Amino acid sequence: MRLMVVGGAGYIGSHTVRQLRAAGHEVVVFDNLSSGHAQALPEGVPLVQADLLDAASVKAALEAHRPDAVIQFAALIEVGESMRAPGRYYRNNVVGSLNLLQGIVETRKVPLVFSSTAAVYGTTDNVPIPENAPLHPESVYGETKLMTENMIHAFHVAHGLPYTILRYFNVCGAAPGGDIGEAHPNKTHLIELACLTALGQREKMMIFGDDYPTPDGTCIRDYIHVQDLADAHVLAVNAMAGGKADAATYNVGLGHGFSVRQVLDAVDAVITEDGLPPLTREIAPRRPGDPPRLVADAHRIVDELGFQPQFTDLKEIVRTAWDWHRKHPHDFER
Ligand SMILES: NC(=O)c1ccc[n+]([C@@H]2O[C@H](COP(=O)([O-])OP(=O)(O)OC[C@H]3O[C@@H](n4cnc5c(N)ncnc54)[C@H](O)[C@@H]3O)[C@@H](O)[C@H]2O)c1
Ligand SMILES: O=c1ccn([C@@H]2O[C@H](COP(=O)(O)OP(=O)(O)O[C@H]3O[C@H](CO)[C@H](O)[C@H](O)[C@H]3O)[C@@H](O)[C@H]2O)c(=O)[nH]1
Repeated sequence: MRLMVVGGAGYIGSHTVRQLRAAGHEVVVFDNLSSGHAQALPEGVPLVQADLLDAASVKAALEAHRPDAVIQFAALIEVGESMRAPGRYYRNNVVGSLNLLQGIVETRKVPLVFSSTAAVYGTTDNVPIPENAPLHPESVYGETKLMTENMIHAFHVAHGLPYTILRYFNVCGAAPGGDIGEAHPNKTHLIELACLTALGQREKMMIFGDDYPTPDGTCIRDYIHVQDLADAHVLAVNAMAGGKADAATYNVGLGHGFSVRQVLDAVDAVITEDGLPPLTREIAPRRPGDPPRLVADAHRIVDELGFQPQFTDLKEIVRTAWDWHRKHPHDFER
C-alpha cells in the first residue's frame, strides 16, 4: 500500500515510517517540521513540508500522492502547555485534523489511523482502563484528542470514512541501534529526563509525589515501547486494507504498569552497567493533574489485531532509550 504519514517526522511517526517500510509499504510523509526532524526519516522517503492548517496544501498532497490510507500523528502534545495556550492547541490539533478529514472525504475517502491518548480518560478508578470507560479529559490537550475522535466518528457516519483510533499509554524507548529516538523540543517525559540526567544535562531527578495510594507511593504508568506502538499501526493499516476493521478504537499499552521508582531503578541498573553512578533523586510535590494509576486494558488489540508487544522488560525498554540518548545527547543536532 501507499501510505501518507502525517506528522511522520516526529518521534512516533518516524519509528512507524520505518516499520511500515519494513512491512513492504510505500510511504510519503506530510510534516511541517515544527517539532519533527527530516533526519529521522529513512533515505528515499518523500517529505511534503507543509502545514495541516493550510487546507489547500493538504488537499493538494492527497491528490498528488494518492495514498491508500492515511496515518495522522501531527499534533502539539504537551499537557501543561495546552493549559497555558489553549487556542494554539485547539487550532493545531482540532482544525488541523478537520482539514485532513475534509481533504480525505473530498479526494479519496481512504482509511485513517489516528493517534489518540490515554489522556482522554482522565482520572479513573476503573484500572486497567477498558476502551469503553467514561471519557473525561482533564486537559486541553486531552480535550483536543477527544474532539478529534468525535469528528472522525461523525465523518465515518456521514461519509463512510473507515478509521482506527489508537489510544496510546506512555510511549517510550527508541529503535534498537539508537539512530532515531525521542527528540521533542521540550523534555517532560520520565525516561527521557532520566537519561538526560545521567548524561549530566540535569542535576537530579525529581520524583513528583511519593504519597500516592500505590505500593511504593509513586505514580504507576503503562510504558509501551515506540517500536511496538509502530507495529500496532502496521497491524491497523493491514486490518483496514483487508476490510477487517472500519470503525475501531484500541488502547495500546502492555496492560501492566510500573511505578516512577521502578522506572528510575531500571535506569540506574542500565547506567551503572555503563560505569555511571546512580541518579540523584529528590522527592518533589505532586505534579498537578497526575492520576495515581494509568494502566491499559489492552485485550482488544491483542484479540482483534493480534498485537504482540516485544518489549515487555522494563530494563530492556530503558536500554533502548539510553542507547539513543547516549549516542545523540543533543537529539539530532549532533
Ligand atoms: N509521545 C507520547 O507519549 C504520546 C502519548 C499519547 C499520544 N501521543 C500522540 O502521538 C502523536 C505523535 O506524538 P510524538 O510524541 O511523535 O510527537 P512529535 O512532536 O515528535 O511528532 C508530531 C509531529 O507532527 C508534526 N506537526 C505538528 N503539527 C503539525 C501541523 N499543523 N502540520 C504538519 N505537521 C505537524 C511535528 O512537526 C512532528 O513531526 C501525537 O498526536 C500525540 O498527541 C503521543
Ligand atoms: O521528572 C519527572 C517526570 C515525570 N515524573 C512522573 O513520571 C510519571 C510519568 O510522567 P510522564 O511525563 O513521562 O508521562 P505522563 O504520564 O504525564 O504523560 C503521558 O500521558 C499524558 C496523558 O496523561 C500524555 O499523553 C503524555 O504525552 C504521555 O507521555 C508521572 O507520574 C510523573 O509525575 C516524575 O516523577 N518526574
